[in-house]
Amino acid sequence: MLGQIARRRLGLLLLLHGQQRLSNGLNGVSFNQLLSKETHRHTQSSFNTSSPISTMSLWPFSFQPRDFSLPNSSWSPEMCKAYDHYNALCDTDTENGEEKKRAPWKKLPSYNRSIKYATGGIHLSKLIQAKARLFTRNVKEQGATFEYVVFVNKEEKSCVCVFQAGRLLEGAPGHVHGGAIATMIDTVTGSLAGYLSGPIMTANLNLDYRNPMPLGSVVLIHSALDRIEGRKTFITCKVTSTDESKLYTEATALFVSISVGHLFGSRN
Ligand SMILES: CCCCCCCC/C=C\CCCCCCCC(=O)SCCNC(=O)CCNC(=O)[C@H](O)C(C)(C)COP(=O)(O)OP(=O)(O)OC[C@H]1O[C@@H](n2cnc3c(N)ncnc32)[C@H](O)[C@@H]1OP(=O)(O)O
Repeated sequence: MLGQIARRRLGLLLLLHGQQRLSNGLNGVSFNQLLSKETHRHTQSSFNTSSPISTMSLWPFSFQPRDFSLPNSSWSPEMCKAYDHYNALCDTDTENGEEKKRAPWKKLPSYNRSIKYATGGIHLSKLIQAKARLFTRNVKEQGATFEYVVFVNKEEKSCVCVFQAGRLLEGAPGHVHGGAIATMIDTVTGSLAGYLSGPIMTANLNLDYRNPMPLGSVVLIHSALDRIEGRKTFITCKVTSTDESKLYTEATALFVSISVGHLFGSRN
């Protein structure tokens, strides 16, 4: 079971890195070798952005990409406090009687494009477009748009995103645009669905906006697995204030598992 979860997680990490080599073969590197390298790399501190040289020979990326979900000077005290709260729950060995247990929380890294850092492969070369950028990470000015970090709880099959909405996300005067909120909900629920089910695309997203969200707000986006039915992964979502007293938005989302070929026009 844990192995299965770890492999699913690796599937998402490969997607997050835009790594499509599972379908192409891994250039002689076994899946388990890759898994152990990846597991090792992501058990390092969230603040440690350097990667051991020994992992780089097998890791198919040219260098360590920047993780955009680490604290920066635009983060408000409220954002930092929420980050610190969830970060403290990550990856610490907790004493449980005589046994040591790994914490169920994990911070997901976040990059500004899908595949820049991958090298080689026919499919990859088709996908590598110099100007492509991930929508939520495409503005250079820190704090102007989407500042966020996602923490996954693998045991509860849920995640929490801490999101600070920047000044360029205005919709109604002084408030966050509904499309920006939808973007974040798609991103967070999609991250969880991908973590649990591997390669997916959004098929359906339903939103209820309950209260206007002031620009500059820091909110929590809580997502949880509802159910998996065959290729369909159903996720529920709630956006609240950091003290959870105010409900901003509720959502449900359906993600459908796809083959990598789906992104290249084939429907197998
Ligand atoms: C690999 C990409 C993952 C992204 C990660 C990259 C890394 C980035 C890093 C960080 C971000 C983190 C995450 C971001 C997440 C955001 C993801 C998006 O926003 S994706 C863009 C918007 N979505 C589309 O453009 C889909 C367009 N639609 C399609 O391609 C197809 O319609 C698709 C794949 C959804 C389904 O097509 P079929 O041919 O494969 O499968 P059929 O047979 O139609 O459906 C399968 C089942 O699903 C149900 N279904 C399909 N669509 C439905 C719908 N709209 N409502 C209800 N049911 C639906 C069907 O009834 C069927 O159910 P029955 O198996 O018969 O029970």
